[in-house]
Amino acid sequence: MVKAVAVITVSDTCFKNNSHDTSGPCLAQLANEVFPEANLHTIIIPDEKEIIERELKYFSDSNIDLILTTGGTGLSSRDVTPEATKAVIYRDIPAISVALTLESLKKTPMAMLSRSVAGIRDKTLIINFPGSKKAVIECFEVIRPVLSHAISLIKNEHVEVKSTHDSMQSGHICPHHSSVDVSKVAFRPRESPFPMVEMSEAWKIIDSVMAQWTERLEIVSIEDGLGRVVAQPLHAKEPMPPFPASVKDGYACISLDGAGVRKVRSALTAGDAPTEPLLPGECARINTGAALPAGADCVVQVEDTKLVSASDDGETEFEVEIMVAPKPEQDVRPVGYDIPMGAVLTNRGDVLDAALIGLLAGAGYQNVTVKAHPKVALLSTGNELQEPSEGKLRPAHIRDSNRTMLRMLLREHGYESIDCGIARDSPTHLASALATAMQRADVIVCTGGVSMGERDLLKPVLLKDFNATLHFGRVRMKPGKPSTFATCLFEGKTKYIFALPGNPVSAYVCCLLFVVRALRVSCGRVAEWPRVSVRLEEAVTLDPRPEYARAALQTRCRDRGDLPTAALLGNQCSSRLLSACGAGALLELPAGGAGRILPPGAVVSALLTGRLDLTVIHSES
Ligand SMILES: Nc1nc2c(c(=O)[nH]1)N[C@H]1C(S)=C(S)[C@@H](COP(=O)(O)OP(=O)(O)OC[C@H]3O[C@@H](n4cnc5c(N)ncnc54)[C@H](O)[C@@H]3O)O[C@H]1N2
Ligand code: MOO
Ligand SMILES: [Mg+2]
Repeated sequence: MVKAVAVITVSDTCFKNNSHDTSGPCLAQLANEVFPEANLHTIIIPDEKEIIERELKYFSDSNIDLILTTGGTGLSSRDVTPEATKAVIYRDIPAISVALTLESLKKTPMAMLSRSVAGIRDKTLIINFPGSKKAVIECFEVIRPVLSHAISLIKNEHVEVKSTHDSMQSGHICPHHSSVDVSKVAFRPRESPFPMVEMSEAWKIIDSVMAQWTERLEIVSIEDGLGRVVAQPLHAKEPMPPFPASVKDGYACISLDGAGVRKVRSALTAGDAPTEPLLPGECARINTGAALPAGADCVVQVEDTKLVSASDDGETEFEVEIMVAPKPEQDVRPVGYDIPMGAVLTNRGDVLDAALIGLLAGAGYQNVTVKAHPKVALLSTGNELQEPSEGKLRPAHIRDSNRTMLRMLLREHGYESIDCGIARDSPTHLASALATAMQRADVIVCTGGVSMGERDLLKPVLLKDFNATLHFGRVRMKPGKPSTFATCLFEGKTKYIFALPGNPVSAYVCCLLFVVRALRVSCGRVAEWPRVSVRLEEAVTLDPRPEYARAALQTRCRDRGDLPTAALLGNQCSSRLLSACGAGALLELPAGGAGRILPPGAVVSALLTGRLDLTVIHSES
């Protein structure tokens, strides 16, 4: 689907005087006919190569699907649109230029003098049109039949909508050779070769590696911006209110008139534009939100007035008495009272919430530039796994719960993901599934195959077949010890791989502690989970590794200084996903060993990783 189109008029003359631009609006209208749903951006820029390149890059890097330029394709020394376009596209489409020229030649030999270029930058189609309105109309008809199809092909939409499971069956998987040898099972390492890093070190590594993710921006409709990080500050284009507005239902008055009887000159409900100014001794009946008439400087609420005279049928008020002398500005919101003209509405780095989006809607903004999220792919691994939807379980098989759980967990925290199916525990299959995931995403999250079994092949495949850098391969934590974080270069781009353990709770906890953190860092958000002190409801036996226990938090607050209490959600073994159901927090239990026990009432820290409605907290800390 085409979401956004940009039309760029390139012309020194039109840049100086916008009203000279006829080809730009014409092209915008034609584009709008073909893609009525798409956001349309139009700008006029001078014939400067650097500026043209900058704008083409900006729109392309903002995920605009189609950029149409008009102007600057001729032979004069200022005509540089084709040169700027060639400088930014990654692939050219010469046949589009040929088709445009051939068609135009049927109308005029002058078509020989146009040098239009068409090409692709990343996922954006860019096409140059000549600068005259007539030529724009003729050329547009040439490309109209192929535009949608070309854009779908560029965006790989047919691939995006298919799950890799389908792709595997229909041969879409990207084959990748593996040089991992699994035959010498007897000689496999008996000790893990991967050093065990502390949790604090793992977080430091993630933060510094993910900070290198090349920040990209995209323009989204404000409603698609919920939870996204603002990339460009936005200012109020109008004051709010745009007129002096009444705060009360009552009478607009002149404060100098003081208390006493007033002639009711007019009635103003919200939305009425006042036409007559108020004269001394007069008032206007007015409603909350209605515009004050000229001359009025205050509002007296109806409760502070008395009717003096009215028409017999009660339809018209003639006179009212103002009981309390009003002050200037009383119950009036002056122009710009809520938002002055030019005020900052959002700053770079703000996270868009409902109120902010409402503010932008009220200020007339339809789109907002936000930081792009990295694309995330989810891949399960394991010969024992079946699709959850399969009817009957085969012998010694289980249904894949991790992929669904992780997709939902990421969504809970604002990140969508691409489903890459289940890979089998064979080096070639695993390498091919990873390559397919890397083609589709920046961040690959997979589960299973990272520990010590002879079919735990994730680490060797990443190291040998993808020449990956393993930033860590084991972490001193429970659950999640064999968690792995790696990066590699794939088709010229860095890919970030989180290979989480297969145990469902390990995958859950590590997704929260590593993957969500990484995604937050990549788009400039606060990495840390909020941390509070809590009191254990019952005694807890400590593991030799620091443990992230799933717990429900509650306050039974009697004193203001009381801490929330934390109750562990049953047996904490790594396979029991029930222990994460309804978890409002992960308790950071310290390393213990030798049966060390924390007694009931002991204070530990808790990371607030769950939905807020799962956590009943009323605490001062
Ligand atoms: N000799 C050792 N064995 C194990 C060690 C160790 O240090 N030495 N570590 C243990 C720890 S800790 C963990 S955690 C697990 C990690 O296992 P893997 O990441 O290799 O995962 P698998 O072996 O593939 O599977 C483990 C477990 O999880 C189930 N699983 C896997 N994928 C899914 C899925 N998508 N949905 C539901 N369940 C899944 C799988 O069936 C296994 O039961 O290793 C220990 N072993
Ligand atoms: O570390 Mo594993 O995740 O204990 O179960
Ligand atoms: Mg294993």
